[in-house]
Amino acid sequence: MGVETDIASWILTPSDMTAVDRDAATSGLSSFGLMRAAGYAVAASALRHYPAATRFVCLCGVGNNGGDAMIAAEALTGSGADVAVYLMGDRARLAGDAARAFATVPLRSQPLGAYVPAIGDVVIDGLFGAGLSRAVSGALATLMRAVTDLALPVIAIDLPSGVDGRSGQVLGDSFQAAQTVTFMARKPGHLLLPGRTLCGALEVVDIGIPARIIRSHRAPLVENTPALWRDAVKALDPGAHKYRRGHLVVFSGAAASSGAARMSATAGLSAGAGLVTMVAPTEAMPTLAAHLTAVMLKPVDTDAMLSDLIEDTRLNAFVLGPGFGAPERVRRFVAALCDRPLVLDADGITAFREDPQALFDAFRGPVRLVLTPHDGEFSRLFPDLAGDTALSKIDRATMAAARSNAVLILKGPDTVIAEPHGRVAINANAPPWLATAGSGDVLAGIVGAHLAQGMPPFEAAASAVWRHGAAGHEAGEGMTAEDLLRAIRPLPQAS
Ligand SMILES: NC(=O)C1=CN([C@@H]2O[C@H](COP(=O)(O)OP(=O)(O)OC[C@H]3O[C@@H](n4cnc5c(N)ncnc54)[C@H](OP(=O)(O)O)[C@@H]3O)[C@@H](O)[C@H]2O)[C@@H](O)CC1
Ligand SMILES: [K+]
Repeated sequence: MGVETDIASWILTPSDMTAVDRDAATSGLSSFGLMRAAGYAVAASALRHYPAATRFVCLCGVGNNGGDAMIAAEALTGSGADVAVYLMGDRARLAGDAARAFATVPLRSQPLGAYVPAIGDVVIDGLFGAGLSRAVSGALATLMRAVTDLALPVIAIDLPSGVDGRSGQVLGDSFQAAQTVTFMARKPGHLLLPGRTLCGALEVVDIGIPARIIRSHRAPLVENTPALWRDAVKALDPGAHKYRRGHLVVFSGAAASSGAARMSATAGLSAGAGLVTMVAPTEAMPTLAAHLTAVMLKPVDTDAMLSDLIEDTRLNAFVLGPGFGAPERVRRFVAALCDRPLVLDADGITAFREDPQALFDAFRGPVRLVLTPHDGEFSRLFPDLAGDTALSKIDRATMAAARSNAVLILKGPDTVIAEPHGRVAINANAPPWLATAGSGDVLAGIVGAHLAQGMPPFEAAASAVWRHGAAGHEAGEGMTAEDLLRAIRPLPQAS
């Protein structure tokens, strides 16, 4: 099954969703019918999760999110539940389907300011969804905090109000939902942080918009799941001789800082590279030899020695950066490697902070560079993108990938993987404890191993991030980077 048919992994931006709505309406679907389906789905979720609730409190904004909440109120009332409806703002501002919902549902509403949160309430949050356009402040922010302080369960419609569906950022203040019910497909804000956490458990409900309409509007944006890259895994030959499973080279810095590169090299072997060679200054050889067995060692002290080494075209992927230090040496080595598949991490990235363009210019043409920055490293190569608060993490990664002609792994608890031609994946399988010393070195080694085995750079990167997250779960809370190395498992194959 390819990505095209794997609707569960699709992600639509709020503006994609607006276009979907428009097409749904022009194709003859009733937009009010969609609202009714949405509202009933929310009510069903509320009853399923809180069958013993004393009172459902439906908070309605004046947009369609509020219309959904009013329909939910109707459905909950119909089930015999005790329901109260509060409307934010002037009823005269209601328009379109929201106005129709308020006109047809025979329930009285009170002004939002009259709501006093009480223990036993289950809050249905229909204040803002895709239409959030500015920061939440004032009395509304105070109300959100009161609901949070009482730990009242909140069921968010589409998004917790205050969470920006495009970026996952909180505008001003937001609810912390226990459940979020969204429609047809997830939005970036459901996966990017802090939105993902604020959503609680996410339900994606089919309200009847045909998949063909959604497909025609979706951006090349998916969750990073095996569906994205398992065809590339299938193309690998698991029975191949070690020389055909690729030869990865990992560069080490001086002996005293060689731990990081050793971690990458060992990860490279565990992740399936047929051979791994550690290249290091001669002075580091005794230290490396004492620590490594299956990894081969090669002393390289000068540019000439590097040139000799890389004449061997069987060396088909390189990792440079972990514990490397020596920025000037980084730049010379990268110049020598610029026509080879290269993972540039840590010190390898920082070495180009004065002149990132020199790096980008060296890697024009077919994509062969994978950059693995965390936010701090990202800001060294792309200070303007890092400083632009209007950009989402997806925007930043996509623009940086296009500028650098590299596959970008923008790391974090919500790692985003982007390639220069616009494909983007959001990763969501990383446990929080994966953020530990050495974890990034392991990831760089896994990416290198995948490149060495012949996977295209985007698939190599995305599958490595997923495999790293899966290893984190396998290793468990409290793990060290050494535990992570031992927990690397085979990639899932196509079924
Ligand atoms: N997609 C689908 O298929 C379907 C979508 N459906 C539903 O539609 C929802 C989108 O509806 P929507 O476009 O009407 O926007 P919505 O989120 O209700 O808010 C807009 C209002 O909020 C206001 N406002 C914004 N920020 C504010 C702030 N900080 N503080 C105060 N006010 C603020 C804003 O004011 P304005 O900026 O205009 O002054 C405007 O009045 C979507 O999330 C889903 O639930 C379903 O019906 C089923 C089908
Ligand atoms: K909401």
